[in-house]
Amino acid sequence: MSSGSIASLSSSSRTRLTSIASHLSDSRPKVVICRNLGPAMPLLTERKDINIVLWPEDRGCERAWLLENIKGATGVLVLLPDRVNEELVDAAGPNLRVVSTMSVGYEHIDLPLMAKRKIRVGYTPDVLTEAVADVSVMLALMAGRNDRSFNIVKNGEASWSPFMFCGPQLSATNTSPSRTIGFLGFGRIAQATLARLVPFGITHCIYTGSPNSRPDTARDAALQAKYNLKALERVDVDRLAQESDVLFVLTPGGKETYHLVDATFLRKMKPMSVLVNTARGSVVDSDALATALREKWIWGAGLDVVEGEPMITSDHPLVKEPQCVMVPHIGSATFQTRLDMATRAIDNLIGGVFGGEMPSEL
Ligand SMILES: O=CC(=O)O
Repeated sequence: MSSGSIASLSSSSRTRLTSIASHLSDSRPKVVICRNLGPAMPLLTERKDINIVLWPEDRGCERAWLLENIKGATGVLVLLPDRVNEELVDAAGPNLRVVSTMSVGYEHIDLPLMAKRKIRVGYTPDVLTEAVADVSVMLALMAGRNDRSFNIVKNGEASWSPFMFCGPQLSATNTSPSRTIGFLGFGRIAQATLARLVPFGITHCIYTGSPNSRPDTARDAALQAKYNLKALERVDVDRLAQESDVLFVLTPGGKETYHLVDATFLRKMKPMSVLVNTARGSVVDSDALATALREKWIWGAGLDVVEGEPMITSDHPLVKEPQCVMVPHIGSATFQTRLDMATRAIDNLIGGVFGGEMPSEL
């Protein structure tokens, strides 16, 4: 095409053509980054050996943009909303060697497909364990009060009476013995949450493990001794529902755990119990939870995640429940943790692109 005919094109077509031309002439591996990673970006932009294509806006990456720009890429760095499936992998073509997600969860990635196509997958475990455990405890404490009490001062409507906004107590005292803490899923974040609860006088803990995992009696004995627990027991889902005073949902999302906490489960819980979800919205049936709160099957809920997030509107059944505390998926939202996650995701990406070591490979 002559320069005259290029000049006659619209400016968006010119930009696109220029970008296509520069990619064609660039022999460096192309990497697509689905979100600006802020202070971690120099780890990418200061490298001379990669050709970076970055989603230019500060909002979730549009699918159409991703499908167009992933063509010929060697690596892609994604976030939870970016589905990595056959459509994406086909759009990328045969060069794709690595998918790196800036998350510990990976249910948005079709792992069997990745294995079939020999595409390596990186994720970010460990670095967010402590931050998410912090928020798990925060939500357990908040859900034991009343969501309305958290805004009333700023709304200029504060009032007080002896039993107003009261709820069940987390700490053990002389008059209130240890409550039983339950974990649906007993991985790194659950264990870090348990560690934080020991100073609250918690001595009884039950949990369910993944059906495919074997009981780890040596680990449990070590934890029981370390935290001076009277009980630490792996139980079935029914017992977990029936016996937990505070139940933490800390299991991965995906088909196997979809709506594990449903109406049947919630019906079995104690009326003064509290449910905390800092894992995945899909594990808890939102409608059933709203009914459980409304009909007082359980006392309260603290949610960092909810089905359908982030598009939760003010008419959502859980938003309307005064015993439901909701925060917008901020479990890992500390500067340090998010920087560590972004750094790990970049290191995984670069390792995979150049066929080297990936610090956290699935
Ligand atoms: O939810 C957060 C994550 O998976 O990192």
